[in-house]
Amino acid sequence: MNAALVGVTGYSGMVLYQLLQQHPEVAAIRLFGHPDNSQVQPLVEAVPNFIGDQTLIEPLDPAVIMAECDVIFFATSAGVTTELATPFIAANFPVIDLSGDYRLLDPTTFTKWYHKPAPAVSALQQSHYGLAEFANAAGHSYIANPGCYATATLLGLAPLVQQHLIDPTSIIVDAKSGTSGAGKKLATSTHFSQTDENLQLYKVNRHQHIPEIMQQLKIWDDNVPAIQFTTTLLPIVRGIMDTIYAKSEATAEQLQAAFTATYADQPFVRVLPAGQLPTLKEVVGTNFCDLGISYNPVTHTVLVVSVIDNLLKGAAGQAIQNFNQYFGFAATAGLQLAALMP
Ligand SMILES: NC(=O)C1=CN([C@@H]2O[C@H](COP(=O)(O)OP(=O)(O)OC[C@H]3O[C@@H](n4cnc5c(N)ncnc54)[C@H](OP(=O)(O)O)[C@@H]3O)[C@@H](O)[C@H]2O)C=CC1
Ligand SMILES: CC(=O)N[C@@H](CCC(=O)OP(=O)(O)O)C(=O)O
Repeated sequence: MNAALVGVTGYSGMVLYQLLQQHPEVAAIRLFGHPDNSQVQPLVEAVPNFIGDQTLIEPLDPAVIMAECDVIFFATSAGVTTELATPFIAANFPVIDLSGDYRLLDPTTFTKWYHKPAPAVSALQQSHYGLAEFANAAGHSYIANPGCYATATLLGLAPLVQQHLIDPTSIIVDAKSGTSGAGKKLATSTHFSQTDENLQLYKVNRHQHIPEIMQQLKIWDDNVPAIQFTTTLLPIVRGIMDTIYAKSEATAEQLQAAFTATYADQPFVRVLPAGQLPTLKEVVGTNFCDLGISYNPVTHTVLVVSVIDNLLKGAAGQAIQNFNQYFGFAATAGLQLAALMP
């Protein structure tokens, strides 16, 4: 199996490259950069952390990739796959796209939330929303990997919404992320001086993951009208913690049982025992999503805490889950990772 990767110089691309290097089914990895840059560049020049790695970054050339590789991963900025993926889609060549370009099936919704033209409808119709625990990528050659916040939120809400255990009008998601979620480009809001010892809310009521989450929730229960979704930047590098609230008349035991049953056969979702809530350090460095559930009978409110590593379960790790599903490899192949300790 030969894999092509575009975007190794970005945060999720460099993590994906590390995962592909230790994947048991991957024989060779070819790295590709911008199509308009005709220069071949040594990887270590672009990303000095890869000390001793002799691999070159080549100019993107779809014909070369389709002739010499078996799959292409795009870990590229928003808008890039809309421009560059067309020849692969036309040829049904397997694409795993980490960006948001092909996640929203309705082009009008895409333009409203991303403020740019959507990919062609014919191409969108070929895309598969790869929330790995609830959709199997086998047979789908264009896989749109979910967003990081969307992954943490949907995994935290799935049992409640699918089993109608909450008031569908009452969902509130307080989502928080480390700075690597914003990618490598420096901005005033992600500058060390601004993030260190600080908390910043951003994109309030206009975050691009709101329509992506709603698209999936509506499939599970069309009675969910909207969600209140708020994002906060944390002064850490990796990790997402979602604190999710909803009104419920179920008992604590029913709620815990719903989560345990939903994820019983899922190797990457760990439902903590009743009374325990997860922390970021147990998932950072891994592909796990850890979920903790608590019920307040006084306010009739269920609290779900969902934690992931945004660059793994929220990006590169889930991309490998989709890769494994597409090619029929073991679900955990290439993903046996240990959390960073202490
Ligand atoms: N960071 C995260 O936690 C998550 C990110 N995502 C999504 O994954 C994608 C990558 O994110 P992230 O790694 O954070 O982003 P970065 O900004 O860190 O990296 C973007 C990468 O895309 C490359 N790139 C940009 N334009 C082109 C182009 N025209 N042709 C080829 N390569 C190009 C960049 O190359 P160069 O540096 O040479 O310009 C760089 O390697 C984004 O779409 C993001 O929304 C999804 C889930 C989580
Ligand atoms: C901290 C931070 O800025 N996080 C990013 C997460 C983006 C992401 O997951 O990517 P997509 O654009 O592919 O959905 C944000 O909130 O926009």
